Amino acid sequence: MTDVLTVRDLRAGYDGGTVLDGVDLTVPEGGVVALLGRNGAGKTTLVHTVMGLLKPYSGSIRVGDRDLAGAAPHTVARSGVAIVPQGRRVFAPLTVEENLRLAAGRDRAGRAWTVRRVYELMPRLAERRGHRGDQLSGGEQQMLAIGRALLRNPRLLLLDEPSDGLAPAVVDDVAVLLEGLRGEGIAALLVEQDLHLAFRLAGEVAVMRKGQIVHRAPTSEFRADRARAHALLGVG
Ligand SMILES: Nc1ncnc2c1ncn2[C@@H]1O[C@H](COP(=O)(O)OP(=O)(O)OP(=O)(O)O)[C@@H](O)[C@H]1O
Repeated sequence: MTDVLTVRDLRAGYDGGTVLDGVDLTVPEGGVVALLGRNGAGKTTLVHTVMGLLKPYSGSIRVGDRDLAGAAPHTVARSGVAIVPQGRRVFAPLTVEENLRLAAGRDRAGRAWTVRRVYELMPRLAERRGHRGDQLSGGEQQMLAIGRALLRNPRLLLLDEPSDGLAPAVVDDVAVLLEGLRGEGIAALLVEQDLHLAFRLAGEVAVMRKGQIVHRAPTSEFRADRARAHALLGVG
């Protein structure tokens, strides 16, 4: 299978300090890889570096056949990468409809995702189309953030802790939504502390520690190896 994302020997950090210390990671076309690791391991830093929000010191980031290390976020976006940021970051003063229209730009013919299709996938958003971003529940904001990302028609989604701050029943709604995207051919790199959610959605697991990927396994294998999960993540 070909890889949509190939990261090689990536080094990055803040103000000359090192956070990513030689990251090697691939995400297969259409596959979901869960990026696990303790707080401070560098997961968000990796996602931001792939998106072009942080310039790497060295290394390569390939999306398809384009090398995007150091490219600006709009260039990365145009190559088919979309981010659902931690904390959701929807535009609070704008309505659901305005948030979606802004992300869609001009609906061009032949695009897989349109505002209408996002509403079909998430009827709750359609009901709330006139509500402002800050009038939505946490789960609705998360759905809006996912809808905005889909409107970029991505081949790779970067999801940074989609369960963060959501009640368990709402996490389940988000899981059902993301499961519904299987078969759309969208690959995902999923940063997630909620192991149940990560295991449910991802075919493979990659574990980050001190700025490096220290373990990679199919989800079924990782789940079965509780001793290793405990050693790597501090959970049972
Ligand atoms: N904007 C920033 N400026 C300086 N240092 C930062 C910045 N963002 C993160 N760091 C530092 O980089 C390291 C990695 O943080 P990062 O957020 O990437 O980890 P993480 O694995 O995503 O953790 P978490 O699960 O807590 O979000 C931490 O030591 C953090 O303090």
